[in-house]
Amino acid sequence: MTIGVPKEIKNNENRVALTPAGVEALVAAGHKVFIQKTAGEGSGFTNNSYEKAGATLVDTAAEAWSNEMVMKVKEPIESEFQYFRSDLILFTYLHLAAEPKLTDALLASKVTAIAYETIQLPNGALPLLTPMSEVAGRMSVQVGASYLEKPNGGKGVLLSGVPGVRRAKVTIIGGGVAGTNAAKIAIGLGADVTIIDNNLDRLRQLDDIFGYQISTLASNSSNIAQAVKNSDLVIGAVLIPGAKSPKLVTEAMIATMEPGSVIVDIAIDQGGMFETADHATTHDNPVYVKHNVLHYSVGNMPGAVPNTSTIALTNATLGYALQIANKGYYKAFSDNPALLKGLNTFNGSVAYKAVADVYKYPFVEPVFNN
Ligand SMILES: NC(=O)C1=CN([C@@H]2O[C@H](COP(=O)(O)OP(=O)(O)OC[C@H]3O[C@@H](n4cnc5c(N)ncnc54)[C@H](O)[C@@H]3O)[C@@H](O)[C@H]2O)C=CC1
Ligand SMILES: CC(=O)C(=O)O
Repeated sequence: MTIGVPKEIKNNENRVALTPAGVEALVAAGHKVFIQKTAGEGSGFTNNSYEKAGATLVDTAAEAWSNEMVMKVKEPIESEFQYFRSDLILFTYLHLAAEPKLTDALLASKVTAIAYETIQLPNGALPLLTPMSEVAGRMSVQVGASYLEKPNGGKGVLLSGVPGVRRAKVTIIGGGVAGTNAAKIAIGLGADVTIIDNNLDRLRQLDDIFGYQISTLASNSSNIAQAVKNSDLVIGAVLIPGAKSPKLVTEAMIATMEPGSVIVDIAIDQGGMFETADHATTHDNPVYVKHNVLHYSVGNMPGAVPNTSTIALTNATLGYALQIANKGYYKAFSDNPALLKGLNTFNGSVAYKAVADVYKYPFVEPVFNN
């Protein structure tokens, strides 16, 4: 199979879909990989390192997009829709529940679009979302701590406090991968951490992992309202796979927070879970203020640490890319139900139920028999 890797063009997106090591594995399996020149530079990978790994460098995005499968990091933006075609396999993050124009463009051009974030193992794990949720979860506390500083607009609170002065209160809503990684860092920095989740078994696991270093609360609007009101930093990390995030934190709740408090809406890529965080921001201009509360809602947080993120992403995607390239998508889907869960659009139809439900489009269940 021929595989193209265009340079990412979203604001401050410095990740790339394959490391040179990933290229080497695909080339060793007999595939041809075409990397757009400088695509890896932001992540610390030179053109030369890709050539050494066996890739062919191409000058333009159009050349990278002209291959049988295109691997990307971020969901395509409008200027990339021109490259869609019916015989294209697109393998990337898509977040279609929050991307109506992209959904329509993929359907109109009949692209076989496989979303990293909805590939799902039988135990419910999302193996291609996990590494970026680990990164975003860890980053959320770093950025939250930074925006709590007075020169950055915050209330001037140090997460750990000092002897004689209270620690900052950090509430994490959604105790999955991103939430757990946020908790690790927040605990490490000495904050007073509460995790809210609607899955009581998950809260039991978190209690076993962190013991008395955290408080846990069942997710309901009364607990969320109380915790939000008393928090210095609130991190949103809820997910219902493929679906739009539920707006669990209302504007009225945000209005009860002290001025200079901070929210970090990690879940913004699925539409966001704070009523007041109504749009994704960029690394150029990551924060805005509503009700005197700083809102950080960057949709590609891992793009700020591209070296770490690109390696972590390729670690997770490569095995699936090899399955698609070695077998062709039909056999790869029929052999691996986890990969099939990643299929979001196929032959002009929505192939993922939660996405079809958002837009009230017909859901056509994909069937690939051996
Ligand atoms: N902004 C960014 O750059 C990035 C965003 N993300 C996003 O972060 C979000 C979280 O991802 P993961 O941690 O991997 O998901 P996950 O599936 O591991 O965890 C989600 C958690 O939310 C909980 N949950 C669901 N409904 C809830 C409710 N009503 N109340 C409380 N908890 C509820 C689930 O029980 C689960 O524990 C996703 O939207 C993901 O796309 C991930 C990486 C980067
Ligand atoms: C998960 C995702 O969309 C990202 O890492 O940017």
